[in-house]
Amino acid sequence: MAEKLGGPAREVKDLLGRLVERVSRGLETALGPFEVGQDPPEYYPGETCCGPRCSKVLLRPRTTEEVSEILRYCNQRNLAVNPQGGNTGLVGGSVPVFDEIILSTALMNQIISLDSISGILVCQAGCILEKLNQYLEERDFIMPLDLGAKGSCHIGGNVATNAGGVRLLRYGSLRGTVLGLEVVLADGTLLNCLTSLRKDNTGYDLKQLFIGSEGTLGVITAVSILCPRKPASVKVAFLGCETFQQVLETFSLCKGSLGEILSAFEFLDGDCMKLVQKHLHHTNPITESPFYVLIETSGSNVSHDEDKLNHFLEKVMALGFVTDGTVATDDMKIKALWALREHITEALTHDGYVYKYDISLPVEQLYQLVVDVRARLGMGAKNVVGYGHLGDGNLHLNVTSSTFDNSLLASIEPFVYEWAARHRGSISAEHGLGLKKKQHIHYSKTKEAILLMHQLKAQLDPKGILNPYKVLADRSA
Ligand SMILES: O=C(O)CC[C@@H](O)C(=O)O
Ligand SMILES: [Zn+2]
Repeated sequence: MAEKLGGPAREVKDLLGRLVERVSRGLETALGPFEVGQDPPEYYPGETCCGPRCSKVLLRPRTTEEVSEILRYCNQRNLAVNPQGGNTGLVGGSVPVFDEIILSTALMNQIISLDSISGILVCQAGCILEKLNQYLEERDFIMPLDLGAKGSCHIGGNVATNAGGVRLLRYGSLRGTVLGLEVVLADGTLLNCLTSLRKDNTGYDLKQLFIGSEGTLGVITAVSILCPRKPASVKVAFLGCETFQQVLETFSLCKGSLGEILSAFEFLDGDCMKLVQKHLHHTNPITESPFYVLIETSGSNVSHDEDKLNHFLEKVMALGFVTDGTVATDDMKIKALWALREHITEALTHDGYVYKYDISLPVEQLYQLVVDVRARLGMGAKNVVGYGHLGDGNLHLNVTSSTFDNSLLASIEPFVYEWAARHRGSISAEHGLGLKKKQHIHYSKTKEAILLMHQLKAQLDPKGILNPYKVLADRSA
């Protein structure tokens, strides 16, 4: 760990003095107090954290060279740096803990190239996911990932956190679709691994180190990513099931019947639906049910896809797995159905204080955790809900209470983590560890694996200036 972390006033002044001279070259600085532009995710009250408003310096470079210069400067002076994309993370990885210098990718938003044959897109790290998708759609491609925060999250942040989202079932994780990365290391060294090749077995695949490392090993400045063709036909079915077992049967049948055109299989429980109805005034398009599934198909032939979907729907209805349902083929209705699923996070924030868990589990056990937590908390919680990417075995378990309650938290944790570990799950499926979950890493990784992670961190960032206090717990702790 660095001798001195954070931004002591004199050092910060030096840095600013130097950087302000360079504003004409496009390097932007801002002096605190400043608005981050968006409320950061909440911390548990009482946590050792003063929040983002303690940072006095926000740097918004436009080029990789500027990022390199900033990191070289900060590394020489032991100044801690908090890399930040769209600031949409849910585990506190993108917000400073003390007075770290915020290094934002907001102005690094240029598309570098798109190969119209292979679909390989190369762009700077600060490009907003939704804007990339719009750019691609105009050229008959789409991004291989999609998530609720698409309107503000940055592709660099997506890669740094290995974000999953709702298309992972079809297009796989960023570990497969990211073909190359440009990264600036803690000491300012530029690591150019920005290749655009599907196959490259020359030595270690270094980019994988940075995917999912949450800005602790280097700052991602550019990304090369393989983008699928825009599907000619997209359909969404929104179905109701009486039991979770029926959700599983529907999933199994769906995989067999829809095959290669299946592009998403999401689920939400009845309480999620009630929350989006109550807080966001969305309308439930089907009969009230204990469970709902959202199935998306994406293919290249409208009538072929329609036949497959209709055949599947006839079967699930006939077998009694599904009690009611609706199908959307036009954009507006598709968006409205997706909103029911994508707006759950927002609805929960209106319900009170939210305790959030992002768990990977063998799919058959996915909902049992919600049942057990609900039984354990009883009246102590306002709502205990389960939803998520069922097709990926990823449950989002969220608990609400009107205000933060320490004794409720103590009933949830470590129970949830122990439960996940006992059932061979992961305590963080797609959100990362950030600040909030780092002390629980041992539930999902062995001590040898954690030791190697510390060794890699020490090798790549010996002074510990990059996103300190995140991902790995202090070794003395
Ligand atoms: O808020 C959450 O817990 C989940 C957010 C996101 O990953 C989602 O799938 O909607
Ligand atoms: Zn999710």
